Amino acid sequence: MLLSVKSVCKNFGQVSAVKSITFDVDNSAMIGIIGRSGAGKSTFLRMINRLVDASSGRILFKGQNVLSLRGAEMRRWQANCAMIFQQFNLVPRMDVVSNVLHGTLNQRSTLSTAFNLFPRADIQRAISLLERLGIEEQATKRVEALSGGQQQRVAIARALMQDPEMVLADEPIASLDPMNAQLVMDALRRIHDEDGRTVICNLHTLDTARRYCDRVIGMSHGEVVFDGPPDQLTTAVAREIYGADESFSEHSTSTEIREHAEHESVSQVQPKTPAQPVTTVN
Ligand SMILES: Nc1ncnc2c1ncn2[C@@H]1O[C@H](COP(=O)(O)OP(=O)(O)OP(=O)(O)O)[C@@H](O)[C@H]1O
Repeated sequence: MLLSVKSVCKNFGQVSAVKSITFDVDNSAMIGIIGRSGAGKSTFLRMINRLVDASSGRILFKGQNVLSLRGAEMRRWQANCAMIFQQFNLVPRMDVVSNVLHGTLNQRSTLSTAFNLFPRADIQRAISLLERLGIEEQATKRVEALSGGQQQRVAIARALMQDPEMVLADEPIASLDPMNAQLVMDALRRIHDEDGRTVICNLHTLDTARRYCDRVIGMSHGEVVFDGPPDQLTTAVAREIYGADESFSEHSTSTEIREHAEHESVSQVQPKTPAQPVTTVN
């Protein structure tokens, strides 16, 4: 068993953000978690990565409960399940290669970090990751000069510098236009297909989950209300996930990607969140 989530809960005071989630992942997979805003998707992903402490439950990765890890062991786990965020969380004024190299920070001494000294092998690896993601020409530019889609691919390269077994992506395309959304989702699919990494991706929209994921987990009010392959995701199930009534149409959750829309005559709807400049740095 690769990943086993057992009765995981998270309460914020009176709010039950996640209510006893349980599921297993046998082998490497690309999994989409869908649900409306506030369903608990971010909180759940952050518990896996230990950015948020669970209130109860266990998350076993290859048999080890990652929720009980502390100190260096916890940091190793955090590198092994690298996280990608909606707002990229890059350093805007720093160049692309340096941002990617920051993916190795927890493996380096404070002194070499302070002087921005990176081993040549790491620099070469960073550049080959940028090549793989089709953004090597941007390598020396400041991150703030890049489009959102390019920035998200830099964030993916930074995550891959840690050579993680899992990649957790929290709404990775919510700030992107349809074309950039496609480039980013294609990149995530490739790192699953080609490298065998497990990708767990929070998505607002059904159509993206259907198109890219082998398995979809639907959350509503902190609970799993659907878990299965995309072809079992009927409109009735979608209504339950999105808490919608009879008037629900899949178009309302669409961030549809142009080329795909033409083939399947799904209407194009702009992403809910417009692209925003990066203002936060973690
Ligand atoms: N740090 C926090 N303190 C208090 N309540 C929180 C905190 N983080 C999340 N919540 C609450 O937990 C619930 C689940 O939020 P969460 O962000 O996990 O949902 P989500 O499905 O990821 O939604 P979104 O797509 O809008 O991020 C919401 O009711 C939210 O208000």
